[in-house]
Amino acid sequence: MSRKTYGIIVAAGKGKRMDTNINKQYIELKGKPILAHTLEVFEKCEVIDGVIVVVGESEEELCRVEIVDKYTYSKVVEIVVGGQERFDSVSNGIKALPKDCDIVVIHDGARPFVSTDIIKKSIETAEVYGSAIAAVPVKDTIKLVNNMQVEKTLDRKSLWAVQTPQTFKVKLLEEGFNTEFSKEVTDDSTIIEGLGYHPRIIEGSYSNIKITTPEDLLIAEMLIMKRGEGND
Ligand SMILES: Nc1ccn([C@@H]2O[C@H](COP(=O)(O)OP(=O)(O)OP(=O)(O)O)[C@@H](O)[C@H]2O)c(=O)n1
Ligand SMILES: C[C@](O)(CO)[C@H](O)COP(=O)(O)O
Repeated sequence: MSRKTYGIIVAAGKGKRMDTNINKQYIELKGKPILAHTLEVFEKCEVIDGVIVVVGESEEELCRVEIVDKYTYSKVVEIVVGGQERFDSVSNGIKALPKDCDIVVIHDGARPFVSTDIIKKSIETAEVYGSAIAAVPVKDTIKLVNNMQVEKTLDRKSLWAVQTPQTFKVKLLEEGFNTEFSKEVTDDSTIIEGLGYHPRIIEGSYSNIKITTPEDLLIAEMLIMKRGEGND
């Protein structure tokens, strides 16, 4: 059996920080929902064999009709419902992976500006090292703060801001999710770190933003215009 690479796109969050009455994944950028932009990149990426989309409670039909069918994303093999926390949603995505899966690319639905190059690089790296997470060097000075008082200034040279995609050999990912982990984790690689592994970093992109708060939408409008000009 030839081994395959699947994406898990998590889009089951509540979008509380966006503070809109529709799920932020369905807010349109250039007439198309954010989640559709994200799925389009995976659809076009030739090294992705299939995609699992993880959506909010009772949003399966909406996602199927308004996104998957409307834009004919033929790589979507399954739409599943997510859970309370992001790791619950990823876990549901893992359970839906086909048996022939070898490499899993986990990506936030709310990061529509990922490029096919970053996805490919993450897969190539995970094939060698077992894991690959996109990240960018921090641009600001970062301080450790307690009760509004600086404890110390961290050495910026070794600080990276982590993004998705986060890509893993499926066996490693399953081992991580099947082992007890802290419920405070905010990304997938922290779960793998808990097994004693040191996930491999790949260079992400400052454009690969997570659309989280209303001002991110303004940045996204600019990035989508830039993409339209062929400067992606
Ligand atoms: N229980 C959850 C929480 C998050 N996500 C997904 O994980 C990604 C990163 O989360 P974030 O952008 O922070 O989204 P929300 O959790 O929706 O935001 P908020 O914390 O403001 O509610 C998003 O694509 C989101 O839909 C998910 O699938 N299931
Ligand atoms: C996974 C992630 O995108 C890495 O930056 C991020 O941690 C998810 O964000 P959340 O708001 O903590 O769910």
